[in-house]
Amino acid sequence: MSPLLYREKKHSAANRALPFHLSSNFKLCTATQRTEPALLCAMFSSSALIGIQVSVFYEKHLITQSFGNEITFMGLPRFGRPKNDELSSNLYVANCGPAVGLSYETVASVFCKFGDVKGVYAADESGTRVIISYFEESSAQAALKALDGHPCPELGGRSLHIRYSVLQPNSEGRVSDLVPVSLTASDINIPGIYLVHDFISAKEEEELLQAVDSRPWKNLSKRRVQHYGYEFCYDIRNVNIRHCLGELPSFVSPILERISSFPNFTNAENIVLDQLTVNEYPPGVGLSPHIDTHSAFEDLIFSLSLAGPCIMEFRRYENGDRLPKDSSTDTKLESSEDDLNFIKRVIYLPPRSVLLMSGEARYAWHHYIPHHKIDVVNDRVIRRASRRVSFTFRKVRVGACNCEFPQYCDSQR
Ligand SMILES: O=C(O)CCC(=O)C(=O)O
Ligand SMILES: [Fe+2]
Repeated sequence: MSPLLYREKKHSAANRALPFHLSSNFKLCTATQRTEPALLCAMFSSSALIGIQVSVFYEKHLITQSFGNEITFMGLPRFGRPKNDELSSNLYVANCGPAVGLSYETVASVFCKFGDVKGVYAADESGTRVIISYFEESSAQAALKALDGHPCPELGGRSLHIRYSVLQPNSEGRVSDLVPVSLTASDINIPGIYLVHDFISAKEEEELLQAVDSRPWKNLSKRRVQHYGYEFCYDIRNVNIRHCLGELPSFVSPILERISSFPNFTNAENIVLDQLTVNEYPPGVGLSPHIDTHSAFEDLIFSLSLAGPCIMEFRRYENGDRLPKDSSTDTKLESSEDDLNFIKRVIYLPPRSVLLMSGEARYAWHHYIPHHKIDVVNDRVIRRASRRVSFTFRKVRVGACNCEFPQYCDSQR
C-alpha cells in the first residue's frame, strides 16, 4: 500500500471499468505509481476500513491485489475447486505471494509468458496462495504443465503447487469475507465469549514468559507447546485422564486466582482448572479450525495471550463438527475455497488479554487462528512481528459430555 500515492476521485470515468457495482459503501480512488495507472478500491463497513483492492495494469494486463478482507462480494470473482476434472482458464497457485516476498507483479510476470492474464487475485488471506486468471483455457493448461511441481527460478526457486480453479457463483448462504474484526466480546456477539483486556500487567507477562522459557518445549510441526496437569495428545485430540502430570505450576497461581474472582466470568469460582497448554506461535503461524473436544474438557476454556497479538476467527458450521483434525499440523484444507458452509466472526486478541470461551462459543463454534504475518484490524494493519504465546486453561472432563449441542459433540455421536 505505502508506495501508492492516491487521491480520492469518487466519480471518475474509471468507475465504469470496475467489475462491481459501486455502492455508497465504497470509495473509489485513483492512484498513480510513476506512470502506471492504478485503481484503488477501499471498502468500508460503517466508517471502518475493512478491505482494499488495488488493480494495476502491468504490461497491458490488469493485476488485482486485495488487502485485508477480500472484496469478493457484489460480483467480484470468487474461486473454488472444480468439480470432477474440469479444465479452466483459472489456476490456483500455492507457495508464492506477498507473504513469501513475491509481489503479485512478480508472480504475474512468470505466468504471463503462457498467455494473456486477466487478473491475479489473492486466493485467501494467507498471502501465499494466488489465483491466476487467464483469458484462454489453453494458457492455463500450458502454465500448469510447465510450472506445477517444479522449482521456479524467477520466484526464488520455489516449487509451485498448481491446480485448476473455477469461478464460483455467488450463492445465498455463502460465507462473506466481509467480517469486521471485533475488538470486544459484546461486538462479536457469540453467546459465551468474554474478553478482558489487560488481564495481567506487562511485568506479569514478562515473568510468565520467563517461566515457560526456562522449561522444556515440545516441538510440533509449526509451533512449540508445553502441557501441565495433563498432556493433550494431538493424535487423539484428547487427554489421558489416568496420567496426571501433577498440579499446575505455581507461576500461574495468581492468574488462576484472578480468573476465579473475576466478576465477568460467571461460575468460574466453582471450577478448578487443572490443565494448561502453553502454545508458542512464531510470527505468521496460526492454528487450524477446531472445537476443543467436548469429552476432553469441561465448559470453560480460558486463553491468555502474551507477547504478540493475533486475530481469532470463530466459525459456526451448519452441519456440525467437521472431521477431527490434528491441530498440531498445518493443513492445506484451510483455504477459503474449501469450506463455504459456515458463518464467521473475528475478534482481535491483544497481548495480556484473556479470552473465555464458554457455552455455545465453546461447544458449537470452531476457533481458528489464521496463518497471517499481518492482520488487518479494521482501519489498522497489525504486523505479527513477534511470537505469540498463549496459556490455555481448561478443566479435564471425567465422564461424557451432555451439552446442548449434540451435532458438535463427540460424546453424543
Ligand atoms: O492460542 C490460543 O489462544 C488458543 C489455543 C487453542 O485453541 C487450543 O490449544 O486448543
Ligand atoms: Fe482450542
